[in-house]
Amino acid sequence: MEFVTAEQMREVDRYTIQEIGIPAIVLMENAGRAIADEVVRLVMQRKDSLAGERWLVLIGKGNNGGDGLVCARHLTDAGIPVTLVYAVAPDQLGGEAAVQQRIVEALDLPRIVYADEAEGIPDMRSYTGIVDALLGTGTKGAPRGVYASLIVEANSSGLPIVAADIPSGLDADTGAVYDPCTQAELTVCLAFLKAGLTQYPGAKAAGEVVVRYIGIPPWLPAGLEGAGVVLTEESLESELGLDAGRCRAPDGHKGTYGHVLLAAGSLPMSGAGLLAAKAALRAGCGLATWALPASLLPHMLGAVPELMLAPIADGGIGAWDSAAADEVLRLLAARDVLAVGPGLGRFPGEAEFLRALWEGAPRPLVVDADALGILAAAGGLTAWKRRDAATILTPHPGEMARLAGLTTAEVQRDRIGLARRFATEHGVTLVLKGARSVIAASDGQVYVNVTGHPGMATGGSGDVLTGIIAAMLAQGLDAVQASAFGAYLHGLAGEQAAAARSNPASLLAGDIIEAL
Ligand SMILES: NC(=O)C1=CN([C@@H]2O[C@H](COP(=O)(O)OP(=O)(O)OC[C@H]3O[C@@H](n4cnc5c(N)ncnc54)[C@H](O)[C@@H]3O)[C@@H](O)[C@H]2O)[C@H](O)CC1
Ligand SMILES: [K+]
Repeated sequence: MEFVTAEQMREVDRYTIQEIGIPAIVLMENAGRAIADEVVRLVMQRKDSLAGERWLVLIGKGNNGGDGLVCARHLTDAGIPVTLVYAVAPDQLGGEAAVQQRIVEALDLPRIVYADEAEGIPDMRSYTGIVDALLGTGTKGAPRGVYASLIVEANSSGLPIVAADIPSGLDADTGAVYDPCTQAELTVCLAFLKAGLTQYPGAKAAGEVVVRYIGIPPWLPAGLEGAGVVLTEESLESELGLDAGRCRAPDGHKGTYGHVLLAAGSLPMSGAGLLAAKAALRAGCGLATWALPASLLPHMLGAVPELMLAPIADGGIGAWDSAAADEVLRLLAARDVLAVGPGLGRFPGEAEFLRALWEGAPRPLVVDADALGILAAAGGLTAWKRRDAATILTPHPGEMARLAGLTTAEVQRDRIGLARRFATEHGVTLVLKGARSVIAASDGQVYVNVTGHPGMATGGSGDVLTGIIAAMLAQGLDAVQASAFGAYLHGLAGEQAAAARSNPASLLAGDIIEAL
């Protein structure tokens, strides 16, 4: 499923109205009717009857308000009486919204012009639901004045709220929420999913999201640079050419499915390497070799019998040093992919070590965890030679902050935009982890992964993802396919592993591997 920014939505609207010739009033009628349909569906789901329902429809000044006016008319005709609450004086509406306003006026729908009501907002608790048609993709900054008061009152009413297009107070592009922001039960998104509904906290404010066709041809956003894609089994196939149910070729052999090399683990974090290596095998690579500091070797013998171990001279201290790079590169010559970072630790000579791999490894490279810290500390992305082989970085928000020279809060404020800019600027594939991971390709295309479970926020979960992505590369997927499909499977396995436990908080990263 594709998602668009507010700007892209305006361009699609313009094209539909001006180039194709579908009048805006038709789009608005379809939009309002779709919202009314969804309100009826919601009510019927809850109580199988419309009897006793009385809804408020909060009307803003723009076309979002126009949608609300159409919705109010269709709810009335469906048997749900409504009262309109105008945030501005009705005569301030313009364009198609004004046309709709005259229609509801002619129908004499009950109304409250809150804008000039001295005694505050109607007692919402005497109603049974609220449609939020205050602000849509034309929102500029935090809801002001009357809009803010209505949102606060609606949120505190305890009534179910159905948001038109987006919750009012949501940044449609980033998913950031202003104060206040409508907390909706259901968001009826018109024509195309808006980017901000795919990222938290917007995804939470939106509640259930349904996207409703309003007459705009579904193929329109294609070719819009920057329109993103939500990963589903269908889009993995249609957008990324992946056969999600792909089974193995009958005549495959170990070599067919590639060989992953991991440079990972150190004395205090040996398990990270083991998790990544085991995950790679579970994710389907033919062979996996774990290059680890030699003094860890005796403790890892047989831990995963299927895993090959390559001890790296470490002077008996269980840590890495710059001299290890040559040995890793020698091992890589006979392998297909290198994943570096899980449990690697920080050490003297770390920058030389990583730079040698960054500039010397002729294979796809997955850079995670401590290797990202080393990369950031060394200014590698700008100082080192740009890699021409596939390069995937898998930062969590804190690691992304260090890589981008931002605070974590700044990263989280615009995950999609930041990921897209970073990937295109540095020519890498970026997996910005966290709920609703963002996969950004070096050509600017963005994917959002919606599988996953809060129980996966546990030590080692990232190591597992690194192993999965490396295994996908080893099996011949390109960097974007491997990152997207890897994130998708990682989340799906996490969901299944969490479902199998009475308390998902007890989930361990190893459980995700078993669920793969
Ligand atoms: N053909 C179409 O364009 C369609 C549009 N659809 C709906 O229209 C909205 C977008 O409408 P637009 O008029 O561009 O903007 P809004 O209605 O979202 O609101 C803008 C309106 O509100 C005022 N305003 C903006 N920011 C604030 C703020 N922070 N505080 C207070 N007031 C604010 C401003 O004055 C503007 O007048 C889209 O979301 C759809 O719902 C339909 O889908 C049909 C096709
Ligand atoms: K809205």
